[in-house]
Amino acid sequence: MSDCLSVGLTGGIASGKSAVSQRMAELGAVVIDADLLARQVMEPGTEGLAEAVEAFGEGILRADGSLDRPVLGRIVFGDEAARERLNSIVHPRVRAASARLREQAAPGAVVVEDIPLLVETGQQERFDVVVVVQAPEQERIRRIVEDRGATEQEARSRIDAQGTDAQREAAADVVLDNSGTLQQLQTQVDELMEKLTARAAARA
Ligand SMILES: CC(C)(COP(=O)(O)OP(=O)(O)OC[C@H]1O[C@@H](n2cnc3c(N)ncnc32)[C@H](O)[C@@H]1O)[C@@H](O)C(=O)NCCC(=O)NCCS
Ligand SMILES: Nc1ncnc2c1ncn2[C@@H]1O[C@H](COP(=O)(O)OP(=O)(O)OP(=O)(O)O)[C@@H](O)[C@H]1O
Repeated sequence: MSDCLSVGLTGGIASGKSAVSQRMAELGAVVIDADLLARQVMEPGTEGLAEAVEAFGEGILRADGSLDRPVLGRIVFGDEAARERLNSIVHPRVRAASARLREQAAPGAVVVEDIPLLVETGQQERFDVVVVVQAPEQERIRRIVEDRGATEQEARSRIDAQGTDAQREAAADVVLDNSGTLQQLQTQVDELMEKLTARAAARA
């Protein structure tokens, strides 16, 4: 791993992290997606799901035994103690899964970890470069409501469960501005990846 370039990517909910990581992957980066891992460690039959049922009850399961995500979301967003309990079940498992993926990366690779709560969980020090995507809060709320069918209240409770733009910016080496078009975002990512790829190649 010491011969990869380790990049942490974060940003508030619906800021555009996935758009950035997708473009980085197209340009050759190895992308590790914490949201995806957080789903995998809660699949039916996992210890993670069993612990969550112990903590929150059978009511978080659908009839087929899988996690009812909207139900658990309604429990944890708006109740800090419940959220911390869920985080303590999910986060250690996500970190272990992500460490296994990192070890598989080839020397000289740009390895990007997309972690919504990177700053909140104090992980900035373990990356060579921390990239933060910023977008106006009003625009993020609009995306959550329009694209994901959430209410404005649900969108706000998720935003309130996260750190602020200022906290993320303080931890950032690079800030990507996603207040414009996706094309404008992509242009910034392309410029950044050119630099990151050169830095990573020097380590191979
Ligand atoms: C509560 C759950 C089941 C709701 O699932 P749902 O499908 O509605 O949301 P999804 O997982 O796609 O998350 C969407 C976004 O919500 C935000 N979010 C998710 N979990 C959290 C959390 N614990 N604290 C703050 N924000 C969060 C992130 O920005 C994330 O990208 C799910 O979010 C979950 O298991 N969360 C705990 C794990 C976690 O912290 N994941 C995010 C980082 S690894
Ligand atoms: N500049 C933009 N213009 C228009 N739509 C955008 C822009 N950036 C992102 N989007 C759209 O907004 C939504 C959220 O973006 P994306 O999924 O990349 O955010 P995210 O930070 O990964 O979200 P989450 O925290 O929920 O994982 C997506 O539907 C995406 O296509």
